[in-house]
Amino acid sequence: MRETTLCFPMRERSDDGTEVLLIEKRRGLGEGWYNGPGGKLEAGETPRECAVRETREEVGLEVEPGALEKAGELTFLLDGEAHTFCHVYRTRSFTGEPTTSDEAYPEWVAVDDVPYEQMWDDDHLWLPGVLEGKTVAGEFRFEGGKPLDKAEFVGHDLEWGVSFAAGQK
Ligand SMILES: Nc1ncnc2c1[nH]c(=O)n2[C@H]1C[C@H](O)[C@@H](COP(=O)(O)OP(=O)(O)OP(=O)(O)O)O1
Repeated sequence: MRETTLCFPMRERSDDGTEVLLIEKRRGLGEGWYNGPGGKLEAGETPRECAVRETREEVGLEVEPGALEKAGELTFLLDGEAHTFCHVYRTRSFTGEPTTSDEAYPEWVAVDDVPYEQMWDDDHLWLPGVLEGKTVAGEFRFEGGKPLDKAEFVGHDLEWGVSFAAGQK
């Protein structure tokens, strides 16, 4: 099973609204869809280190590992088998300005205007709560064979208010 991360940088707008930094993926799994910066863990890397690296590589923001707030653990199943385990983080503490990379076009989006119709089919089930500050553990079932982003989303289970202990991955 692949171990991956997603990171959602957030900021307050001057008019009191909140924005989240999304990427439009330019290649790989979920190409053409919006998501947070993220990707697969490299050898010897912790999930936090992966989230920091992927955020730097994909959008050019610098985040301290300790500034990442663990918000979710998501398991994606394909045809009954675990395919991807994803650690989800949010943060309001980062430096730099988002820049386009080979992998991603970054875009600040109002949390009320997240384009769920241009995202993975499961995202509208868990991302709104994560952007509200909740924690979640979820299992999402896909069927139809590889690749995962061409398979059909068929079911899910969610548990909110999960405790991710301080210092945990
Ligand atoms: N179903 C669903 N909803 C939301 N997000 C995701 C999924 N499935 C997923 O795989 N993901 C996330 C998890 C990861 O952050 C990305 C895909 O990562 P990865 O396959 O590593 O992306 P690539 O761009 O191909 O590879 P890297 O080189 O960036 O590691 O989507």
